[in-house]
Amino acid sequence: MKLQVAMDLLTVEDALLLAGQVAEYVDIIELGTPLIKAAGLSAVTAIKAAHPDKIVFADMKTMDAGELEADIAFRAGADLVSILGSADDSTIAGGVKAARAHNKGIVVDLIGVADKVTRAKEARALGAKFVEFHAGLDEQAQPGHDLGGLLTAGEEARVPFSVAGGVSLDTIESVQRAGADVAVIGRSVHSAADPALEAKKLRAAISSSNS
Ligand SMILES: O=C(CO)[C@H](O)[C@H](O)COP(=O)(O)O
Repeated sequence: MKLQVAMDLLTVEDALLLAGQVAEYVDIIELGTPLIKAAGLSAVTAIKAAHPDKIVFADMKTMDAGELEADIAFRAGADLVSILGSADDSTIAGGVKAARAHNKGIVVDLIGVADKVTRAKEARALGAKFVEFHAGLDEQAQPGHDLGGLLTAGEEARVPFSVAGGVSLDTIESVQRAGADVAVIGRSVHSAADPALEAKKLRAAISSSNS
């Protein structure tokens, strides 16, 4: 299972600092949606330039104009770009067209989608590299949020998938047991007193579950 850490910060400077602290332990560096909105796609370019050996994920959360938005993110240096599962099929197909032109990938984010299993299969059929079973920050803040529902849906869908929604050291092994291809971590790392140590522990938790 790959480890994806989200730079859910607001400046390129802070993102470069965090990426430098955690890169050693991470497979995929994500540029969070608020960062891209605050700083623009120059954030993607800066991270890719600093970490050319890492997979760079631009969390565009595109809802329309899939081909155009994916194209500008790939041109900026992204290897993976997210499109919302709630978008029209043509938006996802447009993003996939851009991904194929750049030899890169589209990730379909199922945030806010009611029937995630069905949409995951549809997104994969449209050409998504993988789908993200995701409970967003606002959904996580609601009472009764439980990562278990995402993991069950991921297992059921039988497509390549990532899991995002408050994943931490306490839950990363359950994400791996569910068969996820990627665990996405935001606050557990960027809000930790020592983000590098937290990323190291997460990497170790994955590695020990592999054996
Ligand atoms: O895309 C996001 C929010 O929309 C976050 O990057 C994702 O949810 C991971 O962060 P956290 O682990 O804090 O939930």
